[in-house]
Amino acid sequence: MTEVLRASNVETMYGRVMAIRGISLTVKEGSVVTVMGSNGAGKTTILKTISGALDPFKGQVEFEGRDITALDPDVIARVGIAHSPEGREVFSLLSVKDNLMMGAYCRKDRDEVARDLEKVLGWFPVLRTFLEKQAIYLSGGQQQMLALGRAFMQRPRVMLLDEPSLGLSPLLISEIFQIIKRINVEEGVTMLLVEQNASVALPAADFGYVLETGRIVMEGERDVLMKSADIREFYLGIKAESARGDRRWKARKTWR
Ligand SMILES: Nc1ncnc2c1ncn2[C@@H]1O[C@H](COP(=O)(O)OP(=O)(O)OP(=O)(O)O)[C@@H](O)[C@H]1O
Repeated sequence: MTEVLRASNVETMYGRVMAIRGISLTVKEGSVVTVMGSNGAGKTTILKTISGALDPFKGQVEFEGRDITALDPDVIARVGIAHSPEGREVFSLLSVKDNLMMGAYCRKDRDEVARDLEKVLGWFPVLRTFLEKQAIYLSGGQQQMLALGRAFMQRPRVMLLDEPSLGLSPLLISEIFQIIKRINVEEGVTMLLVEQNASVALPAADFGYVLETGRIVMEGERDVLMKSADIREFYLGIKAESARGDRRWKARKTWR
């Protein structure tokens, strides 16, 4: 698999606060890569730095071998990267249909756009019932579907997904992750998915990174990470039987 996205030694600051510190990651074409980390670890900052919403203080972002570091967000969108933001960030006063069409604003292939709209409404039938209604009337889960659908309408090569599971019920999370996997497999869209919820993100991914206070502290293929005792205990919540007894978890972490 060829590499489609690469971040090398990226550091991004908010004023004097360094939110991510020397982040390097690669995403292979056709894969789903997840960055897992707790609240405030820097997940959103990584995605915003890739999509051009934030300029890094240091480091480089490459898309298909082209340096896209600190280009304007609309240029990065046009090269083929779509950002589905956290908190859904839909245009609440626009209709559901207009929100979806905003995703396709720089496309000229009208017939394909119409077909893609049908595809999105097929994946998320509930959106069809609200098509002409303002997005403000959607529930959190429906807004998340709309944000994903809007990102797909851009017909990107890579989708950046910011916590699609946030605030959703287990049933909705499972529905949304099934669609994410379909977009990946059936539409060939590469995914970079950041999540606090490792138990949904890791099984859906091919490769994972663990982020702690702005640094990557662990990385590996999904199956390797799923077997890691630390990942199982601290991210997947599966408690291992320990002959050493209940020592404090920080003392037993092995990824630092
Ligand atoms: N606009 C901002 N100004 C100052 N500091 C910020 C700003 N946005 C984020 N930060 C800080 O940068 C760090 C990383 O934040 P970021 O939002 O990337 O984390 P996250 O892993 O996405 O967290 P969450 O899961 O809560 O969204 C945090 O310490 C946060 O407080």
